[in-house]
Amino acid sequence: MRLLNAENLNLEDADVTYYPNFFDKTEADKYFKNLFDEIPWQQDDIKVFGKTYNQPRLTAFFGENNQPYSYSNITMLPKPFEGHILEIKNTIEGALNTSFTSCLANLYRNGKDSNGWHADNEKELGENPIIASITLGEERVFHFKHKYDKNLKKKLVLKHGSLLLMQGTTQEYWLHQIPKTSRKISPRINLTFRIIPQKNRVPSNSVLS
Ligand SMILES: O=C(O)CCC(=O)C(=O)O
Ligand SMILES: [Fe+2]
Repeated sequence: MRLLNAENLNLEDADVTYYPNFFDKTEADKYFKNLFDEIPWQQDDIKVFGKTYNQPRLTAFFGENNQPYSYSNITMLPKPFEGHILEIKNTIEGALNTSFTSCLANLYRNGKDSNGWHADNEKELGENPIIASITLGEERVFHFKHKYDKNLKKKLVLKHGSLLLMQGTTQEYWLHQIPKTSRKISPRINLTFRIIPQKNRVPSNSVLS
């Protein structure tokens, strides 16, 4: 049911599938309202060419292990999964038959909030990372562009309750962004579930000397 109406974006050098109806309206409304109030949203700074700015959105980071997550000079320590975010994690894991360790949550307060061109290719995520990205609240346009072939790009509107699944070589060959918009719009919550393997775990077949 949740994976109904799946759309494979058929991007070259990538594996991206969009599930518009992952959560029905009742579920999505409930999760938006509760997460908006419950998550301790934080304002981080970003440094661009030595100057410091407020990041143009609020964020929070959840993790199953104590592995911090670093990107753009920001290191985030995980909060535990509980309540609604845990419920969502369990639902996604059941539907995709995949276990996630971490979730980076973004709150786009209005059209001035955005997320610039990037790939989620931090080394903590390993090769060919799988990223399951949920939209709650206001729809926003999501852009893809190929890193090497300027002719390859794609736009799609991410709907309330939808899931965008990026895997395979998507992060190696493509960038994505949420651009600003001058439309007068309401807030949007985005949840990106990721797998960050625990460091320093001794493999079971290793020989300790
Ligand atoms: O808000 C979105 O849909 C994208 C978020 C994103 O790309 C990220 O957090 O890495
Ligand atoms: Fe991203």
